[in-house]
Amino acid sequence: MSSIDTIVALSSGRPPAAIAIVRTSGPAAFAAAEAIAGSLPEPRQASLRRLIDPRDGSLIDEALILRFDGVFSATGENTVEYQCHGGRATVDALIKTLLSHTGVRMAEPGEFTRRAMSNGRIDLTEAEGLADLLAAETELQRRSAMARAGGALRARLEDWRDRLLALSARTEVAIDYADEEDGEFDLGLMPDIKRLSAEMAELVVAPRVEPMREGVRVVVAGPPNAGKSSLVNALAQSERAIVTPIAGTTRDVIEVPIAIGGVPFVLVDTAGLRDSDDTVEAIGIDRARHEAGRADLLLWLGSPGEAPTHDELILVSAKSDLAADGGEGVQVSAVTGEGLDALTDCLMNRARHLLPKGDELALDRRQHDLLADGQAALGRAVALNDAVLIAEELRNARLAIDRISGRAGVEDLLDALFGRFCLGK
Ligand SMILES: Nc1nc2c(ncn2[C@@H]2O[C@H](COP(=O)(O)OP(=O)(O)OP(=O)(O)O)[C@@H](O)[C@H]2O)c(=O)[nH]1
Ligand SMILES: [K+]
Ligand SMILES: [Mg+2]
Repeated sequence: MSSIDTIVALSSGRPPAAIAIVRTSGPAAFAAAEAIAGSLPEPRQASLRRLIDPRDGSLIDEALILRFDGVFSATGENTVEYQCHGGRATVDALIKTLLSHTGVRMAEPGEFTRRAMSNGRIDLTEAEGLADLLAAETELQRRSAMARAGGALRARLEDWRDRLLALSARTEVAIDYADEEDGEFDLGLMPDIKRLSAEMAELVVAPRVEPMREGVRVVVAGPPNAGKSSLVNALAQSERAIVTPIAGTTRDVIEVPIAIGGVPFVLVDTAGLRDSDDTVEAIGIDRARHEAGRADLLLWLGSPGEAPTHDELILVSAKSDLAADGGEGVQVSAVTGEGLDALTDCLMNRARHLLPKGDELALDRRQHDLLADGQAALGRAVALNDAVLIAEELRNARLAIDRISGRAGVEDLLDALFGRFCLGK
């Protein structure tokens, strides 16, 4: 669809409501408003207008209208906002009348934001932050999304990009110089590259968006009959997973969302790990291994020596009511409830540093992976002393940054992102 179309959509919630906000954006937005409202208000000043259907002269509504000019609007295009009465018929009549104007069509979901991005008003990280902000249900999600939507990540990326460009320019000089003098490469670039690399490395380990958006993923793993399903049920305070004395009871991955102290967790029960000839159980065990690999926190109910390697491993000594002397890790009994509080405290403490604090920046997986790529390129650059190769790594780092901000290589991603938006945003 052409971006020279003028788009219209209901930007407020589903009618009926006291007031509805209908937005138009594009080259015909002003002409359509003049045709319906008689005249345009001053920029950024709400004015009351009688809205008339130009086709038959009938009164649609009396409404406040607001006009934003081109580069000063949210989309970067001429925009008119109508704040009309929020009844369904009023909203329908206004939108139909707007659509009757030449060049006006209904917007796609997220199209206002998409235009804001293609007109350079916001970058991809801000658009992604906005998508998260619209979906935010908790205070933590809201604050973190606000930071990204407000441009905190964009500002960092733009600073790094500028410095990378300057470093590249200095490297080009060195390449020319090397041609003439055939000398060693030393233009004092390394301290600057190192500093940039260190700053990027700091953000690579920033908290992640997914645990906050989807819940901190707590995978419960261990050998068969270790008491995994019983523990999941005890933590969830509900009989979600089947428990029997038969080893190999759990096969499918079972996800149980819970909240502890306002923090969202997803408990993940898995099949007991062992060698199995049973086809179904073997599939379950594969899935269990896969889940253990993508866990934010891994609760291991087996012997410590057999624990999978994981950055966030928590050793649990289950069935503590049966054990004469406690094993390693948190002592827990799903039967008596012993140690459950200690375990939830432990989960909370570990979750805290996986989640952003206040408006601390968080990265999603895509941003994190690209930033890690960019940082790795600088890491390689500092080990080189050939200007041509260093220039290449600086370019790689810049390309990674450009992918994060949406300057490069993201067309495929945009449809998915803007599809997440509601209509009218
Ligand atoms: N006494 C006692 N028994 C427990 C405890 N937790 C689990 N059990 C028993 O241990 C057996 C296995 O428990 P499950 O929760 O099914 O163990 P699992 O690790 O999920 O087993 P699989 O899914 O087969 O791998 C059941 O008979 C439970 O009743 C506990 O804390 N104390
Ligand atoms: K079992
Ligand atoms: Mg089980």
